Amino acid sequence: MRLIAENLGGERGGDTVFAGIGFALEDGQALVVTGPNGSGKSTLLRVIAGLLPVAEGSVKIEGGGEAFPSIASACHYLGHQNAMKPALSVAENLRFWRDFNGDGQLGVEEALETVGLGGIGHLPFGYLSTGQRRRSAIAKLLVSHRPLWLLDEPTAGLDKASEGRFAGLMTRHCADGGMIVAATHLPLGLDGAKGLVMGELLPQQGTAS
Ligand SMILES: Nc1ncnc2c1ncn2[C@@H]1O[C@H](COP(=O)(O)OP(=O)(O)OP(=O)(O)O)[C@@H](O)[C@H]1O
Repeated sequence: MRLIAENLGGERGGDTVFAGIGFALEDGQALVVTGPNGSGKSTLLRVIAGLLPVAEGSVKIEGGGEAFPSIASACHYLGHQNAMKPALSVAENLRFWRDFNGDGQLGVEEALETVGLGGIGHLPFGYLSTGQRRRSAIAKLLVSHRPLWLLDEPTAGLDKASEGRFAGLMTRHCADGGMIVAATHLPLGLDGAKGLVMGELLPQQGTAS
């Protein structure tokens, strides 16, 4: 499977945020997207996920077969918001996402143990600390199998041990043939990842619409 972006452009509020982005990821590869605040990292991830329209160029999956014919069907999108209901328990949230996205390698309890949250599945998500919320959102990646992980500042709010644990999960995902596009201000511990630096278009913002 390949994720291919060609001459990709994205807009926000009618203004060009980025343009001319090109990359190709193969099975097992990761792309780390960096750049200053406002340079368009989150916009790029949302365009790839299909949550925002492509302004120019293209981004597509090739070789996904019947199981993953499109990026939407092939990806997990982990945004700044954790996309979990505060009033539902952590386990109920994860069961919802597993039912919505399909089964994965791990059950809900196993996934929670893998992110260091074993035994707290019964608690309302809204009771959790910031780092615990992020870790339970990361567990969503494990309860359903999606080959492409789109991660927006995935380690924001995590302690050192959790950062290390998540680096191991990302490395294993790639070793199993998965792909990752991650926007970050922090080192992610993804050895051998490709890099993309956003921001060159900042001075031109607003001139393209
Ligand atoms: N809904 C919106 N309408 C108009 N402009 C927006 C909207 N959302 C974001 N923007 C603008 O788009 C630009 C890119 O924002 P984006 O969130 O993609 O940047 P980022 O690189 O992810 O930043 P950060 O490092 O702060 O997370 C910014 O100038 C931002 O103000």
